[in-house]
Amino acid sequence: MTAELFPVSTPGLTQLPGFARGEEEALLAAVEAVIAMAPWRQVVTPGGKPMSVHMSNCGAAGWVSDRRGYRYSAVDPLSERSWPAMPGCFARLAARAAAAAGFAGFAPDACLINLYEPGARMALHQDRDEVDFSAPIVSLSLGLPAVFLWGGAARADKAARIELHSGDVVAWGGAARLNFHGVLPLREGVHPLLGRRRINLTFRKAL
Ligand SMILES: O=C(O)CCC(=O)C(=O)O
Ligand SMILES: [Fe+2]
Repeated sequence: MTAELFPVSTPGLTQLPGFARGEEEALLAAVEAVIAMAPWRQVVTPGGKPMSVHMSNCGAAGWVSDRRGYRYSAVDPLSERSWPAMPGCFARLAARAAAAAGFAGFAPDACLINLYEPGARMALHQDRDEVDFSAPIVSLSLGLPAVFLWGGAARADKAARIELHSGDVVAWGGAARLNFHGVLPLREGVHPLLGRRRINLTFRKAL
């Protein structure tokens, strides 16, 4: 299968299929270096339910969730130290992808790293814990394919199903910045580089 290296649009969402293909090994090595400092953890929702996705962060701010709510924190609650710095290859990729999607000058200060194993999912939600919604969200997929749900401004709006493969990037912003989105339960499979895993990097301007 060949990559389609041009943007595809679903209303409000820019898809950049294969945008990071060829960089997956370097990106994965950078993920592993972050995880060595800020290990995967399973957070609980404010309601007390553990999320099926395991998470970590890098950058000036990291997204955290616990009984007190969802928020960004400059420190990793596990280590009580700053999150690992954002690797240069992450920041460069995010800025290049944002520019390709029409959002020039994107400088993310937060990268949420999500780990999905078969069965893990992310329910429909909005990314709304950031201070400023003028910056886009840039989201990179590595490893096993997943079905991304791209909804609308209201939770009940019908969501499009978009299959995301390793190296694909999607970005949204502007009028679609607060659109609902999610990920269906990951199907069983084995990826040549990541094995039974999907890793998603979500780049944001949080502060
Ligand atoms: O894993 C994905 O593709 C989406 C992740 C996401 O929406 C989030 O972390 O807020
Ligand atoms: Fe999200």
